[in-house]
Amino acid sequence: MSNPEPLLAARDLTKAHGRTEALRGASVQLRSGEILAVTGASGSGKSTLLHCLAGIVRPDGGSVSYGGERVDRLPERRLSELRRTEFGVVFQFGQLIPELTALDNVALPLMLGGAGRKEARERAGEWLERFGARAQGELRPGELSGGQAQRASLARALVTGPRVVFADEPTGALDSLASEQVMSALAHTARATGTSVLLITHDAQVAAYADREVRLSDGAVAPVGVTA
Ligand SMILES: Nc1ncnc2c1ncn2[C@@H]1O[C@H](COP(=O)(O)OP(=O)(O)OP(=O)(O)O)[C@@H](O)[C@H]1O
Repeated sequence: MSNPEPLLAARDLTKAHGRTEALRGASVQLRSGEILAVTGASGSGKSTLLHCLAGIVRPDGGSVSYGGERVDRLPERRLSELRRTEFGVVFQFGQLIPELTALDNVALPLMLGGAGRKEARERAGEWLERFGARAQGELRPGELSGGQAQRASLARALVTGPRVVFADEPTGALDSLASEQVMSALAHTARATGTSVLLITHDAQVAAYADREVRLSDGAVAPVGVTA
């Protein structure tokens, strides 16, 4: 039923930050259209894994493959093109640009990709609508609630039609109602568009939106349900 070829695969990743070995042979696969939750204790290496998979950080060892390409070996120019066209990222605190309205934040990636301002703003409005934040389009990030800001961040991450969205604790700063709204919008849109999602969370209710869960423990993946 599911495509046997993973869209994105990390094999035996190692990565140290100074003397801290954040990843010690982590392997994980993300299939096309799949929502995968990565869980694990604080400091287990979840964010480092996401950064390696998204081409934000190069691993010290192991490989990251996306389609037929070795992400870990790509030259910087191709890597930034990949991040701009194929990947979208959302962090715990949306990191919207504070000086721009929500609408212009969502329009920005389209304009960076060459779209005109009018067309970009129109499409941005449609994406804010999908995430239930159209009414807040003319507000600046400082005027949005945490949930509204995260829904605008998701619209910004998805507006360019990426194949993979990386979400690092996207609901980590939200109460449970806002968290449910953000997750249901993300899961619904990902399924409607066939977008794959790699979702870091320590919240079981959030992980329940995923098709599958893997747990990191001391920088390696432990099968869920098995304790070391
Ligand atoms: N830039 C950095 N410099 C030094 N050490 C780092 C850096 N980034 C991460 N680390 C360390 O690497 C280890 C793994 O960190 P990472 O952020 O990947 O874990 P995490 O599972 O995402 O943690 P959390 O759930 O607390 O966000 C931790 O011990 C952390 O202190």
